[in-house]
Amino acid sequence: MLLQEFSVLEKQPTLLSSQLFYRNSVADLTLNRVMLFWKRVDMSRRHARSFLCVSKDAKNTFLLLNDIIVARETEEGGQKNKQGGKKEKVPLHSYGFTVSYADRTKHHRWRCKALMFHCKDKSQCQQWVQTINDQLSLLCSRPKRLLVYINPYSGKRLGKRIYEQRVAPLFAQASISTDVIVTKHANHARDHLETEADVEQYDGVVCVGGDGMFSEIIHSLLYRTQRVSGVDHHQYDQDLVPCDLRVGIIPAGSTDCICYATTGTNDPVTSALHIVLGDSQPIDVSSVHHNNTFLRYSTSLLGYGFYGDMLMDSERKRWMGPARYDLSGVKMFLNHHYYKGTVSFLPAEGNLEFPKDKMGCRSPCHICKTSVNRLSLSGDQVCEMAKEKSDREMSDDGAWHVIRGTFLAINAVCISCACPRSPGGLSPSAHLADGTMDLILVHRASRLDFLRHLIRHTNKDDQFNLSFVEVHRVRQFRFAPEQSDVTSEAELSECSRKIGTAQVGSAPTGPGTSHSSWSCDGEILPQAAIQVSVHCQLVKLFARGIEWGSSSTHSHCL
Ligand SMILES: CCCCCCCCCCCCC/C=C/[C@@H](O)[C@H](CO)NC(=O)CCCCCCCCCCCCCCC
Ligand SMILES: Nc1ncnc2c1ncn2[C@@H]1O[C@H](COP(=O)(O)OP(=O)(O)OP(=O)(O)O)[C@@H](O)[C@H]1O
Ligand SMILES: [Ca+2]
Repeated sequence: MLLQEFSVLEKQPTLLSSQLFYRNSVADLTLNRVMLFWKRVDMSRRHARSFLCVSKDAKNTFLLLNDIIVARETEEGGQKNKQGGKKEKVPLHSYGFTVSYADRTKHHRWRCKALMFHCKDKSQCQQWVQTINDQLSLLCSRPKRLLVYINPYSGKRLGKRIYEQRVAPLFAQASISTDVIVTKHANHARDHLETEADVEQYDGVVCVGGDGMFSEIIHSLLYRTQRVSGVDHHQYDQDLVPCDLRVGIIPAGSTDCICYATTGTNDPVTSALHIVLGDSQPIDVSSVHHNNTFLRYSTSLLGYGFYGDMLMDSERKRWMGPARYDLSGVKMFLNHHYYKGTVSFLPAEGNLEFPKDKMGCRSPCHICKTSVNRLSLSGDQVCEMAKEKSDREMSDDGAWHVIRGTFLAINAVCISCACPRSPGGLSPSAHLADGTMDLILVHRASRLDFLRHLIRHTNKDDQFNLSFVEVHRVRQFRFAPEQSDVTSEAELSECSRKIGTAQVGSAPTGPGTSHSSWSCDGEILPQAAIQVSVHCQLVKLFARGIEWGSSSTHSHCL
């Protein structure tokens, strides 16, 4: 925070101010509506001097209220206690309180820290605790009641332990009540959420697991939301209703890309703190149709060819945990299958940034914010835009692009899909909430070239800067595998304009056949011919997007 910003915030009306003990010194502690801040008092009493910019010990001279978790009376207030390994002198006053807060550490990780203040008497201590907590209770975005689903078999099967040891204590500290369900089988969470859970009583749903578990949860929430709103999701091109309930992800899976791409890390404590602080990050979701039948939603990877085959092969190796992806990945790499088909897509229009621009989505993201504004247009404006959109789609010059080719992989991502294996992800510049997806077409190439492409996902080199790779920012796309009943280019273009027209049926798919299969967030789709449309900000997460700086520390000093 800049000194000027601090000066503005400092001038907010004071709610409480006292002289207290902090780290063996007398300090003036002040609470206003946005922050808690303190200044050391010069004991010569000639003047009160701020530590700001002067003391080596100048850290933590203020805390933003948004970052405070809770204030509590300290049980052993005034007794000897250790802080940073050093014994504090026994303070004059034997009452104290602790302020717990979320602190940014390296690599986008957050940790829970605490500061201790000592008071002159119990009533002063109680007044401070009460006033701070009263202010915190005004932060209405913070959840009070959560429904938690734990997949005990995700990733390395550590979900239950991670939740109990690292997350539940933080929820308890923040007085969040929870109903916890440890799933017994696949789709347990989906069915429970759809049929049994009284979702109205919760402020959010938390899933402890990986991308597959998150997908289960959002499917139920989105089904429910469309049903309640009378929207038929089978109709392709139907505007879907965003889901109100936020979802928290405690990463315990094999890939955890939704968590990583929305928080910058796959750290359970960081995710728990984003939930406790009530952060909110919308994300785009695509809907996948076959003819006029809805198949699934996708938030991470919709992949045909390499990733589809890899996913299908890896399902049989689930017992291996996350290593199954490496084994199946190497196998599919050596198989080197490519598939013929036709991809048609509707490019994202306007002044949107493009997938090769190297301008990642960083919080607060102005590109995603512009999309929010578009969502909040008036009814007339929306109608006008819808008309323009349909005119554009049906225009003779053809807004749709058609590419017929032989592909090693076709990948569509609504978000970057950054994950520990690939810190930039499949499309490093993809935006979380701009209403577009990036369509990556990897054309037939030698194994060596494909390996170069894959390796670039793991370092800073540009995986798109290769002659056989193209990437487009799109709003819709469709794919028809080779044995399509559509025969001529003319028919293809015609068909591509009329999304939802008849497609080929479901032929056998997967490695060794002429069709691959689509992996949709880890689920294999039965059909190869699909139509896909992206929906802007359909789901909200307890997250805040990736902030600038890879190793920022939360500076409380000026
Ligand atoms: C040479 C190293 C290449 C590394 C390439 C890394 C690219 C990683 C991109 C990850 C994108 C994840 C998107 C998320 C998808 C989830 O909805 C889905 C379900 O959970 N997970 C996967 O599909 C699981 C995706 C897991 C991907 C792992 C791929 C491993 C490939 C290994 C190929 C090695 C060839 C080496 C030959 C000598
Ligand atoms: N108790 C259970 N037993 C078996 N499968 C389950 C259970 N609970 C959930 N599942 C299913 O397990 C699948 C995979 O779970 P999850 O995504 O949590 O882990 P993962 O596959 O290891 O991680 P990732 O998806 O990040 O690669 C989900 O699609 C979910 O439907
Ligand atoms: Ca997007």
